[in-house]
Amino acid sequence: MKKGVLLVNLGSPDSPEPKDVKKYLGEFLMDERVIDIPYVARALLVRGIILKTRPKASAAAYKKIWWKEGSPLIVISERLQNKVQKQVDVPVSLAMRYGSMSIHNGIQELVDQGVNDILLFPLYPQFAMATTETITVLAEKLRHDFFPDINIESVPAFYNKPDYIEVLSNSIKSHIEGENPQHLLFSYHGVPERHIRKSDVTNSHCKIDGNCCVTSSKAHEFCYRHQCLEVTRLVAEKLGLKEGTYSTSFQSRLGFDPWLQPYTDRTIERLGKQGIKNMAIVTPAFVSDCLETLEEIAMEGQEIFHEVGGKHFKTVPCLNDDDAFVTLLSQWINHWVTSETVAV
Ligand SMILES: C=CC1=C(C)c2cc3[nH]c(cc4nc(cc5[nH]c(cc1n2)c(C)c5CCC(=O)O)C(CCC(=O)O)=C4C)c(C)c3C=C
Ligand SMILES: [Fe+2]
Ligand SMILES: [Fe+2]
Repeated sequence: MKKGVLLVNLGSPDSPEPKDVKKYLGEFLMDERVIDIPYVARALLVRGIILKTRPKASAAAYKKIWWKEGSPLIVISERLQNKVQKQVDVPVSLAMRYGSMSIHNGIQELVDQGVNDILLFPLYPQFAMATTETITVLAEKLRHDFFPDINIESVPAFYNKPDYIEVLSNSIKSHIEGENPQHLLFSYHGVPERHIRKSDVTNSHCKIDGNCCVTSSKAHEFCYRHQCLEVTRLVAEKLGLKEGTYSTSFQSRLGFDPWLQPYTDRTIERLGKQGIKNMAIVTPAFVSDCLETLEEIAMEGQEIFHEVGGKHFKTVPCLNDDDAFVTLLSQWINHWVTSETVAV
């Protein structure tokens, strides 16, 4: 067997123009694991309502963060791929779940190099059906339909691996050193509460009542909320943060269903109103900086904080192509290459 690795991230539009953003959002939001309602209702909602107005607004937001080399998420993911490739002896390809850099092309690129044993690496520390699961399900379908002779193995969520927590904590520490924030907010991308219940393998554990996620359960292997709360807890422990000086919130909600709470925008506003003048924010659901961190947090979040009297708002960058993160991913990959087991 010849081994190879496929890193997979979310994807971005081809350009920040409304027509490209519309195409991208159409593919993204028509995914049954993202907007998880029956096909006809989903098509009516996405094509009949969301795609009529959102592409223009989202394109304006993308224009504010777009780099001359392209979408930050794509450019950063490519830098990560290139750096990891230098530290491992097997081919490393990169694909996106949505947009032009398809998973099908990514697998084909590896197969063209003789690879028949692929480590599929979703670039998400926490499991969610809208992220990790949609990648693994699509990859398996592609394998079944087009590449029946190859083997694909997936890297599971790595939210609680001690070496990951160490790299994340060190990165946060290095960015807030000297800033002395009164409060450190851990902001994770939100998901509808319904998604948490759907991913509950016990069918009865997740009540989203505040306690289920801190009560030991088999459900936690696939509970996004538990995994986010664990990252906060483990990093806070590692950094020795005092109770009350940090908290968790969820950003980027879409539509009218209840999403995981508390919401980030309201939390920033509340902190400012409570007299916090100096805060920092970290976004550990994202491995690469993207629209949701560079615009929604670093721009909109900062504006909200300043409007309610806040003075200093520090955004901690994602791990991106940080050397320690590159080394960590490379170690996991090298472990898989030599020991035949998924490293994390
Ligand atoms: C980090 C994990 C992510 C989860 C979980 C997630 C769930 C989720 N997202 C939407 C809707 C949108 N997300 C959008 C952008 C976006 N989302 C993630 C990651 C997660 N999403 C990233 C990394 C990005 C940025 C992409 C980029 O190009 O930089 C967008 C598009 C932008 C916009 O119009 O606001 C939408 C829409 C849903 C509905 C969902 C769970 C159900
Ligand atoms: Fe999203
Ligand atoms: Fe839970």
